[in-house]
Amino acid sequence: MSPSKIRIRHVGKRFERDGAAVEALHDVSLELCANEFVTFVGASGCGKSTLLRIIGGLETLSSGEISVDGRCIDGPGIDRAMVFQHYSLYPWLTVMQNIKFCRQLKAIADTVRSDSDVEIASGRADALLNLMGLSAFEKAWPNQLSGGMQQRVAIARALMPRPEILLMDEPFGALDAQTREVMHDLIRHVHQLEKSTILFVTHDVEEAIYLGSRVVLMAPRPGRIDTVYEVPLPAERDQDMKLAPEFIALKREILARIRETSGMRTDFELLEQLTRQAPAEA
Ligand SMILES: Nc1ncnc2c1ncn2[C@@H]1O[C@H](COP(=O)(O)OP(=O)(O)OP(=O)(O)O)[C@@H](O)[C@H]1O
Repeated sequence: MSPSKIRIRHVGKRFERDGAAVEALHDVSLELCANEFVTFVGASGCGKSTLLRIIGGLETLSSGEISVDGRCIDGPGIDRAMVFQHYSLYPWLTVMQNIKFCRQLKAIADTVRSDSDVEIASGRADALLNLMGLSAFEKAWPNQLSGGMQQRVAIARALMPRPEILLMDEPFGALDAQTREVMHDLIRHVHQLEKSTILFVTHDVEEAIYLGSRVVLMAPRPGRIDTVYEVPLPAERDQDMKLAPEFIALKREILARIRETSGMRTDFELLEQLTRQAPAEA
């Protein structure tokens, strides 16, 4: 068994809302190995984004601890990068400038910066642009790109400082189905190439199974881990695997469990009950 890259131990997070406490996370524990690709699903409000934000250092925890390579995290770090649903590119910078932006900040922070550092960074930016299939768009502005292309720039920018951990919060949520499929294969390729550890939040169970080696199902009120599923597919994947019986069976099982844990009845059940309760029209 490989050593843990990320160790999440008994993490709790409480928010105050309108004078009341919201338990966004309750006693969440999980270990991830280096180079693992783990996906997170669950009903709205079960704490998926909060957990990712805490690991990214964008949010503090109320109890428990999270360590990366044995060191407790207490804020953002160059070892962790986040990609959000909204591409958050800088509209006043070109594609290439956006990709290099974070690297520039790091370089400014470094006291010593050699010419070879700059050269290596430029080479990496070119390589990432190429990997994302955007070489022809180096000088384009973000508003000249489609949603899928913008998200590819955002991923390249996140990868630029060679983060060991990539935190992705519904990164493909705003894309159409065809573009998503292309992005799925792209991100799996990136994962193999960069050897990063990826935590990926999604509402799409099919996406979660196709991408992850494990799917973590979270449940709300309080936000917690309900079940961790091992994905019974080989490391090398292709789109046809979505039609495999074991893929479909796991998808059914996870969807059923999300319905159970969400505490929400389906629209049909609700409609039936409302119809029964409604007084007869005169
Ligand atoms: N800054 C905040 N202040 C108060 N409550 C918050 C804050 N951020 C999150 N919450 C609450 O914490 C709970 C978990 O929210 P979170 O966004 O992590 O869930 P989620 O599983 O990512 O939801 P979704 O799938 O809808 O994006 C929710 O009840 C939410 O309202």
